[in-house]
Amino acid sequence: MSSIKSTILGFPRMGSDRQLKKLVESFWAGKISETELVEGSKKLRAEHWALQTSYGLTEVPAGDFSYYDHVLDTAYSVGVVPERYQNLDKEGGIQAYFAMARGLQNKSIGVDVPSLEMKKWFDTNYHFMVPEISDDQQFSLHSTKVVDEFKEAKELGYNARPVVLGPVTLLTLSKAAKGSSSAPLSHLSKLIPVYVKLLGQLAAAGAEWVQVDEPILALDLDAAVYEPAFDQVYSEFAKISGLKYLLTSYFDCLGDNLAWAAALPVDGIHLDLVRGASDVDAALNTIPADKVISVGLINGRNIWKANLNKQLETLNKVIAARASASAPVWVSSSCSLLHSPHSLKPEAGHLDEETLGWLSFAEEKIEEVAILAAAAIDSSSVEAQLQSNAAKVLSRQQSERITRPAVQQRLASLDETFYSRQAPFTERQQVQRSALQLPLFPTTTIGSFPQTAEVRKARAQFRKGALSPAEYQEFLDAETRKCIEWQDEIGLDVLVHGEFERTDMVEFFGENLEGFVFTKKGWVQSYGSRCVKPPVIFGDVSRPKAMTVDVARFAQSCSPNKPVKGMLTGPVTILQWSFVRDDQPRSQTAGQIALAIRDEVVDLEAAGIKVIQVDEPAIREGLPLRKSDYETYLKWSVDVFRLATTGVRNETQIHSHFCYSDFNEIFTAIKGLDADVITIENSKSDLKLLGALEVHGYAAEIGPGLYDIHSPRVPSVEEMAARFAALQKYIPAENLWANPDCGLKTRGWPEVKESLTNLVAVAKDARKQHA
Ligand code: MET
Ligand SMILES: [Zn+2]
Repeated sequence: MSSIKSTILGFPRMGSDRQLKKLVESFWAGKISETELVEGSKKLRAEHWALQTSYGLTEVPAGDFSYYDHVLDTAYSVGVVPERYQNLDKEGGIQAYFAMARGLQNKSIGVDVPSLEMKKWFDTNYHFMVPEISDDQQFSLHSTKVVDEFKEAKELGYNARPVVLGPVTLLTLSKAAKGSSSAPLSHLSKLIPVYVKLLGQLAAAGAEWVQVDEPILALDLDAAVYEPAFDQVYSEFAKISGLKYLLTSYFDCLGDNLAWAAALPVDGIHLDLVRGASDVDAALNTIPADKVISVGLINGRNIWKANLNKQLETLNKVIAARASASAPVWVSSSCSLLHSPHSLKPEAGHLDEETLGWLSFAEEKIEEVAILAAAAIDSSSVEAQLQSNAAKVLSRQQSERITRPAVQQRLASLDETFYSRQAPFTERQQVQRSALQLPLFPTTTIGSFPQTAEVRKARAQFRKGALSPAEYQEFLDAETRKCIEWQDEIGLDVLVHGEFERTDMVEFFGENLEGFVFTKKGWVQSYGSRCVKPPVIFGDVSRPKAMTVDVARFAQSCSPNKPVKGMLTGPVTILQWSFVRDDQPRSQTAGQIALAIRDEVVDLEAAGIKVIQVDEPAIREGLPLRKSDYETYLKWSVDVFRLATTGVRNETQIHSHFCYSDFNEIFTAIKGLDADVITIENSKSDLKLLGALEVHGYAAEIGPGLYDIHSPRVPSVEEMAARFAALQKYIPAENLWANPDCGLKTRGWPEVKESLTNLVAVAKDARKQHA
């Protein structure tokens, strides 16, 4: 039994106080040198290894650090550097790496290259850079980052386990470069020798175990393609003498892939037993006795304290089943702790004691892994810790702050009338037309207007107490009025208040609802140096009072002749961008949020608001990894949207907005939302949306974005007109709206003014042509 080992798959890179963010951003701004960046990062890695061993983990990962993104690191290491970045560096610099990450515009050296595309990492809110593979792709060992970090750990006295992203996952997540058509995976045979070279260097440097992450094993895979691909890779790897491989997968079960994955020539297999708990029996039956089983029992993706006694039962079950196995059992996190905030320590004094007791961030999760491992060897050695854990878990189960019977009963009592509008869309469209009197091709925006330095400054002053609530309100009112008057002046048809009172579309609602808490430093990496601080939904959600009615009423009063949209965030997006409670199904939490939003929608209508937008940008991101789970998810996510939006009269127009993704896969669900108007991100992927419209059709009103708001570039009338003309081939004129892709809060006023003026011109020209 003494052979039980304890480890985690990876640690958050940012540092306890987001030091990495500060380092890289200072480096980009030219404020620190590359040496300072390198040294600062080295210090962080040392701190993180020390932290892990201080709690007694027997093994630590190395190479889990990244300046920007681990997929980019791996692509860069094996020479997947598209030509446009290739001449940016002399020997080994990091200019090309950062150019791939975030683009590079430097007039003095005549360089202007955009970044690689960014995509969500499985169903997390972490984004990776998508590698581009060309038809004539060559691979070469371009950086030895992981070897260097392994050696660095060794010098500090750690026999670390290097982590690499596996070649099959790397190619599966890649895309064909522009102008190339071969499937990235078809280049696998050329890629393997480069990995072999890298692994050879790790072996030479003294590495014993290498962790090869192949999270695509949690997806539906075509075994006819993937089994031979994996077999080819790992048979080659097995030939390198001196190295052992831990093959990891996470975020869902291995399911059907387990049968062949278990037989691969690797030395250990990691299982995510939090999300893939269903694998356990099959895994115990199929994983050969000479392979290590690494059991991921501590959730790397949520912030709740683990129920250690329960996890210990699973662990003991695995250990018992492996009693005669020659290979040991390892205890680990379910996935990398990359998706957890760093440590709970800064929350002491910020969160109340009770809530603190329910939570566990990366540092505390390390301790949980260590306690489990110790308990498996001799539970009396950690009796006090297990008892304290059980008490906290019980306190959460029994807290009166969590369960609100009235909320639960209300949700349970709803009948089907709560899920549909009074009349079908075509009838509603008629009454809305006479109520709203909008021109053909109505113009609108998605909601937010520039969050200028002035707006941020006023908010900071208000938070510090330097501005009184009344003064701050006066400031917001003035901004809103200016914004509305300007929209009216340039000829937009459906106006918005500008969202100046919100830093974030989820935080604003979380702060106004019961059942949420906010951490002080609960940052998690979203992409590159960007971190988000998701709210924590700990209990039943309810709305103590109206949240947006005053703002909406004021905004409408600034525009006597044109409708101003009420602006809300939808239940799925609020859920998706928060840390969600794990003691009831996500669908139920979403239902509670939906009821709160529903009450708000009804109150907005009663206050005279005729158009109400409920944004659901994250609906695609919540889609499960396995197709067999799609239907259930899509059913409840559509239901909760309908619950939130169907409490109004036929003449009230419900809008929704979608961005951040390719929506084709869920287009049928989007139709099922039964919104009157949807605005949808489109300008970066014209053809995709048009393809979906062609296949599925869309009968309600729709505004595909006419320009990308992520860049300060001003779109010309001509280019938007061309796009608008193309859209008219697929969408009946009377259903088509003109709008940007998304909200404008990250933009500056000068480009917003020009862009929207052009957009209005496009709609006006189109009306003339249509007449
Ligand atoms: C990420 S979607 C953003 C929608 C929101 N109403 C805004 O305009 O900012
Ligand atoms: Zn958006």
